[in-house]
Amino acid sequence: MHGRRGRLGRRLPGVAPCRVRQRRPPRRGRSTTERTVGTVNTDPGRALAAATPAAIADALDHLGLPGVLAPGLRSHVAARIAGPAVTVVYERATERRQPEHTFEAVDTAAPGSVLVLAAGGDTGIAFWGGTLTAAAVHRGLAGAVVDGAVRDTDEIAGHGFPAFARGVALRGPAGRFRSVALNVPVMCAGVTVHPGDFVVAGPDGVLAVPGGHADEVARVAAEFDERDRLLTENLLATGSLRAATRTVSLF
Ligand SMILES: O=C([O-])CC(=O)C(=O)O
Ligand SMILES: [Mg+2]
Repeated sequence: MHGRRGRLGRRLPGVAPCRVRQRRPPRRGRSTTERTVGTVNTDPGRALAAATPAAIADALDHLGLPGVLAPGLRSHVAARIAGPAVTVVYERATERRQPEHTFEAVDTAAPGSVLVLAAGGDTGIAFWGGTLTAAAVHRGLAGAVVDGAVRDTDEIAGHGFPAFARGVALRGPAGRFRSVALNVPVMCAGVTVHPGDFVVAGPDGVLAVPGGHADEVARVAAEFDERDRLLTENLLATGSLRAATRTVSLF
């Protein structure tokens, strides 16, 4: 029989019962130019930052939790970020008003936070750019997730700041959008993100772990990463994917 029970007593698919190792599994699909950015001060935060995003996504699925944002959010900087969400909501407007909520978010967020700008997915408008990036870097923020576009990508890349967005655009929000709220639950790329939810983003995509579930998601994600490590070990030992998956299945 395949599968063993996690500490929660739920059965994890594909994990053999007797082969749990203490050694940390290698990170899956991680390029040498990637790095993890962010100040992760909590135990579940550290554990989530150590897990692969794919394993966290599998853990969310396994636990029946939402959290994986719609695909297509990309950063020009090859980095993985992990940190608590600080959220800002935008809505359409015609007046030219500065996004005060975003300014306050940048000025007051704890170092290591991830800004989440919920702008409804408009890829024609850049809600983030080089100036905001300079301020965010100065404040030690881990990165930004923008449900819209960014501009000044050369400046953003020059700062090495991971800003995950749906696209790149030249037009700014002045006279088109305004910020309306800071640190409220937001809808971002199809997922409700609460302030403080733990955001993990990298080349594969973006996810936000619902706050109260960080511990269990981190625990299950670690087990999925361990399963992958065992599967690779079996594969190298047997030389056959079918033989390897007799004791540890892929899912
Ligand atoms: O104008 C904006 O909203 C964004 C921008 O270009 C910057 O931060 O440099
Ligand atoms: Mg600019």
